[in-house]
Amino acid sequence: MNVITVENLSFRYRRAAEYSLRDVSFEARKGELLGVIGPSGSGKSTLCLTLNGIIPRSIKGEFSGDVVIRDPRTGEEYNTRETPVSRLSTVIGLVLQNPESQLFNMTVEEEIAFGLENLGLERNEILRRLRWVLEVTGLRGLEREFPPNLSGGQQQRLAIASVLAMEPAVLVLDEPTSQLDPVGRREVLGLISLLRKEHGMTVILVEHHTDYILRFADRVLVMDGGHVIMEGTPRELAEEVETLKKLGIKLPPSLEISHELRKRGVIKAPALTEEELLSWTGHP
Ligand SMILES: Nc1ncnc2c1ncn2[C@@H]1O[C@H](COP(=O)(O)OP(=O)(O)OP(=O)(O)O)[C@@H](O)[C@H]1O
Repeated sequence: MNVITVENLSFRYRRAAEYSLRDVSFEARKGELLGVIGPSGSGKSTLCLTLNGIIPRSIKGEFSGDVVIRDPRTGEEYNTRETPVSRLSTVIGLVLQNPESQLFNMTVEEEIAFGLENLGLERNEILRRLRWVLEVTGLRGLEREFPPNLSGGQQQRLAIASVLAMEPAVLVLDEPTSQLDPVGRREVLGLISLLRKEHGMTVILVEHHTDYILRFADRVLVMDGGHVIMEGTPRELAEEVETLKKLGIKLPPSLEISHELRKRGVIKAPALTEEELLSWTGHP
């Protein structure tokens, strides 16, 4: 079942000379991890903003095409053009690059409860959701902390917790680890894997670090100049190393090395992970 259907989507920001998205079409299926990669300025963040309706509902411009979100739990469909962002946020949640830009309450608990109070939920339901997201994001015990005092990884997990509290079926994350150190990065990517595996969430992940995408994504969109120029499984993408490198996309060393070894006839296929590379070169 498709939870996201994007058809012939084009968007130009007000006063911008060029279109930031050009005739983009793709689908995301229930439970899938769809990776989005591409050089800086290729339209990845703009695409994220169209998925939960911020574009065109709050950020205006020249918008054409359709973005339809289907709630897999009810089967209901929402065209982002006609649906308020507050309604969409209970189906599709957006997490941005910089956690600080999403955190503005005095405590972790208040940060998570904020959106829930705005939904007009009963106290018991707010407490139930609060307990659940604190547990799943590993933030239990930090309820009374002042968010700016948390580590980068904890802050980003808190930003994810506030979005998860709305109980969306789809999570869109726009470079959620780009501001984090390696420990924070591992924490956040670990949480994303958990949300998919144990909670069946559909995840759209924009990520500069292609190692995670190539290892875990079901499918990947490659963007350039506002277009989706390639779409495929990590395995299919691994056949396009030259094109990806020309775009300036940083690939994991295992893929680059295996690509070179393959050109020299040492191995037959590109390796997506270090483990694959080691086993294919006879070093398990
Ligand atoms: N608010 C805005 N107003 C006008 N143009 C914008 C705005 N935001 C982005 N753009 C332009 O839209 C294009 C796509 O930008 P976008 O931020 O979506 O790319 P990106 O792939 O996410 O880049 P990055 O990896 O650097 O975050 C760029 O040319 C950018 O300058």
